[in-house]
Amino acid sequence: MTATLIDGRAVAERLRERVAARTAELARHGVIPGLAVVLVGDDPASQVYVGSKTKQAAAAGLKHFDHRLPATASTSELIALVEQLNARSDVHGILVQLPLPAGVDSAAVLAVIDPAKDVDGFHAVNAGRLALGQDATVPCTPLGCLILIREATRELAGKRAVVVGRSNIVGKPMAQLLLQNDCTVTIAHSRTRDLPQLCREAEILVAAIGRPKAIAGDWIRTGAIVIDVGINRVAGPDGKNKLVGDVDFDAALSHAGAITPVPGGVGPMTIACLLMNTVNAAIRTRAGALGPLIGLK
Ligand SMILES: Nc1nc2c(c(=O)[nH]1)N[C@@H](CN(C=O)c1ccc(C(=O)N[C@@H](CCC(=O)O)C(=O)O)cc1)CN2
Repeated sequence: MTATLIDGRAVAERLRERVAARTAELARHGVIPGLAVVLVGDDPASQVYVGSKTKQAAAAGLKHFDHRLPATASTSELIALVEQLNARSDVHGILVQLPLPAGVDSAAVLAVIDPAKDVDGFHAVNAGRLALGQDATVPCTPLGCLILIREATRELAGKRAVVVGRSNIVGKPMAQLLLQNDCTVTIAHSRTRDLPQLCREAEILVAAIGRPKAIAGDWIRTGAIVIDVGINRVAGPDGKNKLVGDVDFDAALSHAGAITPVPGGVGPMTIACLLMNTVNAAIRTRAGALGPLIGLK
């Protein structure tokens, strides 16, 4: 058996088309969704991600407002910037690119983002609402993972799901989303005992560990849906850097039913979901007057 590939690039493109169509409708009401993007320092990967975010935002008809600060920026400077952005009516979403430089108190910066403009869904208010099953802005990567899982199956109820990784940004919200979809969910982490055996029970396996090829092929249950969140740069046989996920992809192909590749799986969905969250934040500002939110298909 060879697993079906879940093509994140294609799914993200279709989502961006829906975002662009909804943005065009909002423009007829005089509303142009605005995304403020805050990048601190010169981390090369962050520069690439922020570049893609602003380019794709513009292509979908959103406005973007770029704020680039030196790595020496202080926590209080960042808080002051976020407060200015909170007060602007043309900014519907605020994105502070992570990681922030070591000297900055990231939690303090994220905590001042107005929850209504928190398009990353990292604020405690949105995390709490998600946990309570209330209307919330959901973090982009787990939201993208859920959309990809739904590409593979619409029958989630009762499925055994294992999420490997317990970060606030991916693992915990991913588990909440799967729970909302009636899966039986286990979160595994670095102290989990007998991880291979636990993974073998998973009909849906989400790997968000941050370690290259940490999930071996024979840890995967036959026919499982495997979502690989990892983006790890490792030296290839030619000495050049290449990207690999948290799953041993080649070995997993003969076990999984469906699997996301790296690159081209979850990564593109993260940015498409950011655009969706921003447009939805703009729609929410007019309580019902702008029609429905963009939902999952
Ligand atoms: N404020 C945030 N910071 C970070 C987030 C986030 O969601 N919000 N997530 C990651 C980085 N990230 C977006 O910011 C991101 C990572 C990867 C991709 C992507 O498309 N990856 C490609 C490969 C690109 C490459 O060559 O590196 C793929 O997987 O196909 C998009 C967005 C941390 N910070």
